[in-house]
Amino acid sequence: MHSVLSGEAMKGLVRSFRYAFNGMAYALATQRNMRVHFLAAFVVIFLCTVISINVLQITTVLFSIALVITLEMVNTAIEHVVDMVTSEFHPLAKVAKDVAAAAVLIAAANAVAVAYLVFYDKLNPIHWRTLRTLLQPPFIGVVLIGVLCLMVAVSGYAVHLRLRGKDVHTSG
Ligand SMILES: Nc1ncnc2c1ncn2[C@@H]1O[C@H](COP(=O)(O)OP(=O)(O)OP(=O)(O)O)[C@@H](O)[C@H]1O
Repeated sequence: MHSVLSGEAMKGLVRSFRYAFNGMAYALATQRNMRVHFLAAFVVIFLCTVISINVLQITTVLFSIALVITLEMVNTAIEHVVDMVTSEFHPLAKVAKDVAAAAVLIAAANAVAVAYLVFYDKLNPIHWRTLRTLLQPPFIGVVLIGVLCLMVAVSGYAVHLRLRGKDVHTSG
């Protein structure tokens, strides 16, 4: 227990969060599809804060968004590893990239289906959420606004990476 809370362990933890944050911003700065997913996710999470849907529906939406974004990151990582191993045409390189892209496509199709099923009867007419439901337990407002703030922070750092332009291999 003591070693878990030691200064060195804390520094290591902070360092690994920083690397993960860099990875998110890098994927956003370099991958057009990632920017599309991020923008769509931002709009949908914002909708969850203003439209009256229940906690289970919000959980499903957040899970679907996380699945798309994490798979897009894994896809980016696989593309980079393949490109590092070979710049030649190789059938296995094609399989690796195509299968990774297919994983993202399935997650994105699932997210569209989830968004449709959750929102289809809430938009016409719009079922607005009351401020009270955002602020009472389980504090939906805090969770959603926290996620939106994280997304803004990652986007800000991605813009910084693009402006700096160093070590950024854009694609898509
Ligand atoms: N080294 C390779 N050998 C064989 N096929 C490849 C190779 N590199 C890419 N491909 C094929 O070209 C497709 C596009 O690859 P590329 O690396 O350009 O991805 P991308 O268009 O940047 O992907 P994304 O849309 O995710 O950014 C792959 O899905 C694969 O079918």
